[in-house]
Amino acid sequence: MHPTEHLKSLVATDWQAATRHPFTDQLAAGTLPKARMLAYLQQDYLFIEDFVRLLASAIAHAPSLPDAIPAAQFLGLISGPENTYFLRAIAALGGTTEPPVTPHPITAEFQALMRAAAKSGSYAQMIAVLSVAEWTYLDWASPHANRAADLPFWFGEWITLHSGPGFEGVVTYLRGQLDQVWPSLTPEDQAAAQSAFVTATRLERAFFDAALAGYPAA
Ligand SMILES: Cc1ncc(C[n+]2csc(CCO)c2C)c(N)n1
Repeated sequence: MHPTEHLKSLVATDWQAATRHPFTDQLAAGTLPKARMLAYLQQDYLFIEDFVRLLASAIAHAPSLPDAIPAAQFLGLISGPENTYFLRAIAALGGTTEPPVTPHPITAEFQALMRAAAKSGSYAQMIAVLSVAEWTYLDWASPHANRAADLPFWFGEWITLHSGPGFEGVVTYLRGQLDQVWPSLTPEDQAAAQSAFVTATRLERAFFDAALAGYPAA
């Protein structure tokens, strides 16, 4: 079994809950209340900022240029089409990105995890967090890809951004990076990367739980 398959099997319950979630089911059915989608996107926009910095750290720590190039291309995607999706969708739903919203406690936990991974100096830890963020999104969005075109763009484009061959390639690349470096890690480094993978999956689930509930004050 590939190391990434083993890691996923360790978190099977949270993984299933995060990728077959009532929040994303309602989003894909077009029944999610607009105010819920707006609040989610405003919180997720805070997530994206630290995600971009984490991805930049991974690029800086990649073992070779060929290992770095796909991540650098992906960074361009996030900074371009994905960023403009956020700005257009938040505006269309009647919200703003400035000033930024106050991070919900789960968003803050995710930010702390990403900042810790970025600062850790461990490429495996960085890739572990990035892999969970992308792989869980691929898994929830893919079954809904064929319905995206019929939805308002703030729902439909969120599905198409996270499905299809291009995005599958991103997930394959990230998993490949973790699988490749895994055997050369010390047991301590493996434990730290596993812990980052487990925590990230728990937070993906909790992020959707909070979004579904409309971010009630903790
Ligand atoms: C909490 C949370 N986890 C994962 C993602 C997924 N994600 C983050 S950046 C990016 C890049 C390209 O689409 C993707 C898929 C998210 N948005 N929010």
